[in-house]
Amino acid sequence: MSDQQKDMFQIAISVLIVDDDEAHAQAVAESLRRVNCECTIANSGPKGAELIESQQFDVIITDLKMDEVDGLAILRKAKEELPDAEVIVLTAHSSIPSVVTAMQGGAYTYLTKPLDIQELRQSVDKASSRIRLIRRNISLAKGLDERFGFEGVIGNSPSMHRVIEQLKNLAPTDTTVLILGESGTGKELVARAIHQNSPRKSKPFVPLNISALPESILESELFGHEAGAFTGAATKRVGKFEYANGGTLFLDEVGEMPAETQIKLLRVLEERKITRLGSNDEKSINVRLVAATNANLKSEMEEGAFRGDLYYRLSVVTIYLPPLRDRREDIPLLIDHFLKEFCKRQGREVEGLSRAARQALLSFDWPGNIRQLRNVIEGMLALDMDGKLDVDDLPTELAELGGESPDGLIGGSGTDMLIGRPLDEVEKYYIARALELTGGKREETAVMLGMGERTLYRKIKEYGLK
Ligand SMILES: Nc1ncnc2c1ncn2[C@@H]1O[C@H](COP(=O)(O)OP(=O)(O)OP(=O)(O)O)[C@@H](O)[C@H]1O
Repeated sequence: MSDQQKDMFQIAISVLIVDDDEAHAQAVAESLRRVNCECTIANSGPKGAELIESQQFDVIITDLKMDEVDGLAILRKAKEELPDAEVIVLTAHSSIPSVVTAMQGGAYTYLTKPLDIQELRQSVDKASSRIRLIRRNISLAKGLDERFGFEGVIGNSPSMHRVIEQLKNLAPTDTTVLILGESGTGKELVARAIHQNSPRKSKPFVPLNISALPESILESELFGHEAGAFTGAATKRVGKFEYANGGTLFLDEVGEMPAETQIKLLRVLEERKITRLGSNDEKSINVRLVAATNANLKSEMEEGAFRGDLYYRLSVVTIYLPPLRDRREDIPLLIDHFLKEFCKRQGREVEGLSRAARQALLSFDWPGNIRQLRNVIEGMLALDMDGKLDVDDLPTELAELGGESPDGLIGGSGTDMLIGRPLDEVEKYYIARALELTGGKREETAVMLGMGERTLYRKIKEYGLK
């Protein structure tokens, strides 16, 4: 059996067999069931047409010559109702004109009776290869998401597991969500993932960054305006709330919203109606709001800079995205994710990262969070000449962290004080420092230091470290 045929065992294919010769249909079904096909039999044309209307099939095998509804009618029906399915026609003679008509009508291939079982299996195998590929990709992507993330939100740290759990529960609802986190921690990515997993996903996701807009333009961006509503408003404009109707509006940097606009936004959220600037007509809107901020909105509210009533409306559910330095376990996963992304985009292949470069990426503090890590990986690939990403491809502030001195110690400022000290003191210093950086996570510390976990454990005990 060919590799392709073995593949049929892994991803089941649903096949409809339309044939008024009952014994023949059974024989076809039996030989395909042995290669993991799920077979349904229709012993007449009308029954076949009815099944095509009501069920999903990947491949349809139909006899050409049948009373009432013949094979050509089944082919037409299949092309209308199940355009992704492939149709194989069976005929007693390959030369008859209806075979030509069937091929012109979009049949995948034809087989002559009596059937050769190998040929039948091969034809079904080929006809279903596209659909199996799509399924395999979907299940791979799903598997990856389930293990390490949710809709492109990658993370394997306990804090990201909590975030992903939260996302899975709240995405399908209509709840307003407030996402908190430093710049570059993935707030917009998370907002998109919420939208993508909600019943609104076929409607627009509309992002608006409040801080990027001067106060005078913000309200017209949000609510729209009529022609002549203010100087410069020559034509009418539809606002983001209207654009997002049926979908999700993502308001980034919501903490920057001026007080006047805050009142208007609150009213819209309460009444679910908007009025374009310069108009008296109210329009009903159905929008899910997701807001984000890197400010401490709660303390802004307590200080009176942000309205309390609006704060409580926005923060029905709050998601906190921790900075990358507090979830270093996610760094290796993110590195691999971005390497794959950029290699694919740039049509490149790289051997991977050297240990020293990886150590530098693991020890850096990432003030710009995941966006900065992503940019660094992109930059490293752009700089790289030899297909191996090493410290020479790192930006300067990181190269210092990865530069190995002759005795293998991590270089960088502050290390000179260790020169002349006994080696075990130096080792103790570095283990303590690495533990500090990882927040005491041993697995990650071991990776960072390039030593086995058991060795690390022994040394922690030996040096009396916590
Ligand atoms: N968990 C993650 N997994 C994969 N990619 C991520 C993750 N978090 C962020 N990113 C990527 O990092 C970049 C920055 O993310 P995003 O724009 O969502 O951050 P942000 O918090 O909205 O930033 P800002 O506050 O500056 O608007 C994007 O390219 C995003 O795809």
